[in-house]
Amino acid sequence: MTAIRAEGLYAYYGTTPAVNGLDLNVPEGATFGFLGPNGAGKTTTISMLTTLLRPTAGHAEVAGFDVTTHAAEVRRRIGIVFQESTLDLELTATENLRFQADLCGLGRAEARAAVAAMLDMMELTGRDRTPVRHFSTGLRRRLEIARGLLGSPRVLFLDEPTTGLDTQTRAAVWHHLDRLREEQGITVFFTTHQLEEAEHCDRIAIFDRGKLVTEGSPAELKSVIGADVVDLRTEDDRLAVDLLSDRFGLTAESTPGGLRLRVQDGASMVPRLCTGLGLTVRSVTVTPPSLDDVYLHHTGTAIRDSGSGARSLDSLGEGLR
Ligand SMILES: Nc1ncnc2c1ncn2[C@@H]1O[C@H](COP(=O)(O)OP(=O)(O)OP(=O)(O)O)[C@@H](O)[C@H]1O
Repeated sequence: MTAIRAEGLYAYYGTTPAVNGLDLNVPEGATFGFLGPNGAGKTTTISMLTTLLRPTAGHAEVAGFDVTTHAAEVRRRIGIVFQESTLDLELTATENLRFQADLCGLGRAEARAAVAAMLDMMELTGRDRTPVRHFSTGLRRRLEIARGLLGSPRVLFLDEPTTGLDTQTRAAVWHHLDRLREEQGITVFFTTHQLEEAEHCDRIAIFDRGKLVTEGSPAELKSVIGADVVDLRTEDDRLAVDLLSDRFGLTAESTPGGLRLRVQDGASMVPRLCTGLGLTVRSVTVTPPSLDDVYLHHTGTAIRDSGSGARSLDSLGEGLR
């Protein structure tokens, strides 16, 4: 069954489309990464799918219900972890969760059991009576995820769940999210601009400037690129560019460390290059395609370069594109 389905979804802020005709299918039980630079429209998409923002046009269903005409049914079946913390810092972890349990309409006994289960699952039991203001950023994130799970959602939405976390804490959050999927089979839909996180996904969509650029499993997306990256340094890289073109029909680009080219089968091509170029090869490495390459292939920019830069372009307006 499909957990999330969108057809021709649009969101306009004024005359500018933040989401520009999105079609999406997320299978039930999948961990789905919605990947894109700052300002791509990821938060806007989550806002529509979680019924917080009415689509300007198009249609979306979550857990089998239309987000516009059956918003209450959708809300009963989803959990949300927002990008910015929405915890009450003066309340304890338990009190924050109890408050959410009330909002979910759980009865007293049910709420107590659900809160205890969530604290246990996110390994927060020993800190349940601590005011949240004493929590580290990582603990707060875990508590937010616990809160998102309180109503036993079928679909959990997380907007950049690990932004601002150090590597160790990020790994801990992912450990819990991976466990969630395995133990409860819920659908996890999260946005990120970190490619490393996409490796946790069953499926990834790359989203840029309001449009879906590509979608598939990490392996499928890499196989579409289908080429190994060869980094090469020779005694004369300028001459090597011409020789690669003349003798092998290959286009090489200059990099700070030498030359980079893409070939179908790096392992068999490299020995031919080394003997056929007629130049001394100082170093050569072959790297299979990465999600960075996938992103670069589809958007023309490296995702690491497109973070704050994309935001500043966006702030200049669509007319400049
Ligand atoms: N309330 C708003 N009013 C006007 N424009 C907005 C509003 N919210 C977002 N935008 C614009 O819509 C575009 C998409 O923003 P959105 O926050 O959805 O992107 P994002 O991919 O989630 O970015 P980030 O990674 O920075 O959170 C951006 O150009 C942003 O400036």
